[in-house]
Amino acid sequence: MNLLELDGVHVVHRIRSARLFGHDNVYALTDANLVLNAGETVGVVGESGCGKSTLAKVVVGLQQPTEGSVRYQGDSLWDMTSAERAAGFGRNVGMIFQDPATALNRRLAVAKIIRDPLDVHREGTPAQRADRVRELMSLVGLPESVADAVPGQLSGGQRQRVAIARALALRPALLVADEPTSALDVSVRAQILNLLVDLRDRLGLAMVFISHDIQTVKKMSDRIVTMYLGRIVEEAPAAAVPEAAHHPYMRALFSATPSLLHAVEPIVLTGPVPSATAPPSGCNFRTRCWKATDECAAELPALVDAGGSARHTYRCIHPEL
Ligand SMILES: Nc1ncnc2c1ncn2[C@@H]1O[C@H](COP(=O)(O)OP(=O)(O)OP(=O)(O)O)[C@@H](O)[C@H]1O
Repeated sequence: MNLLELDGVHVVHRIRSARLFGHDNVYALTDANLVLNAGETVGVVGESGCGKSTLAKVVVGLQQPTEGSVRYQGDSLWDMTSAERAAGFGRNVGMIFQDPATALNRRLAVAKIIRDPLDVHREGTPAQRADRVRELMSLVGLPESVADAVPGQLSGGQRQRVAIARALALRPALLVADEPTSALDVSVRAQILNLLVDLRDRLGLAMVFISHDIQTVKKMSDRIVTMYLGRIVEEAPAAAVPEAAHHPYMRALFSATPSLLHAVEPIVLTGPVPSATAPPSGCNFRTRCWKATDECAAELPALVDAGGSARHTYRCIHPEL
């Protein structure tokens, strides 16, 4: 059984219109399908505003889909009561946010922050919780001396270690990391990434890893999901990209990564990303695609299975081959 399965998930936000009256729909996530197995890492890439964080929030149950289903170990998340969701699913997923400075309560001591999920879920006795906090601090490389410090007294890297310890407190099976290093100094990014990889491998975690850093996503992931304007346009085995990426957008995104330049011809995208309130018809990338034809505007390209043993699908009628 799959650990997690998203089936036809849409998230639409209703916002006040820039016009004098009325509302607009923001199509943050459109028809997302995703399968995650135990121990597997799926990387998510795409430009700012393409729906990566929305996808992450759906995966951890922080965002209810407008349409579609999210199943955890076969059970539909949004058919459960909120208490069932918190007790069953809630303890099995952990999330790490981009900026630990805002994700952690500034007034609480480190030990209390890490213990909080254990308190909420009434895990063990107070002594057992204190032991678990010490264990978690050691797991993420935090010295015991910072147990009584508040986040403001820590470095950015240490704060992210606190966030990781808190996310792991309930021994989740799945960790979602949304740009976990982009708010950190370049000098500590590698340390935090290495820690995440080490913990993932040691604890056998499944992971959804979101980053603008394509080279890192390629290194960390089994599969890579590329998003454009709320849609997953391609899902490919990490080892096969960029060479075997079929969707022009995925090719373009990867071709802009200097360390991968030898692998594909550089492609420069022109024109603005259309608004998420009025995505283009058919293939929503067509307004920036150098291969677009009238056909691309007519209807959404069908999902194509690229073949091979690993899961590899894309939506394009003029794929790069
Ligand atoms: N609560 C909300 N209300 C209205 N619109 C929203 C809301 N949350 C997200 N959006 C919109 O949905 C779209 C997807 O946003 P999302 O944050 O998921 O993108 P992202 O790829 O994570 O971007 P970034 O890389 O900048 O974090 C964007 O157009 C965003 O403005």
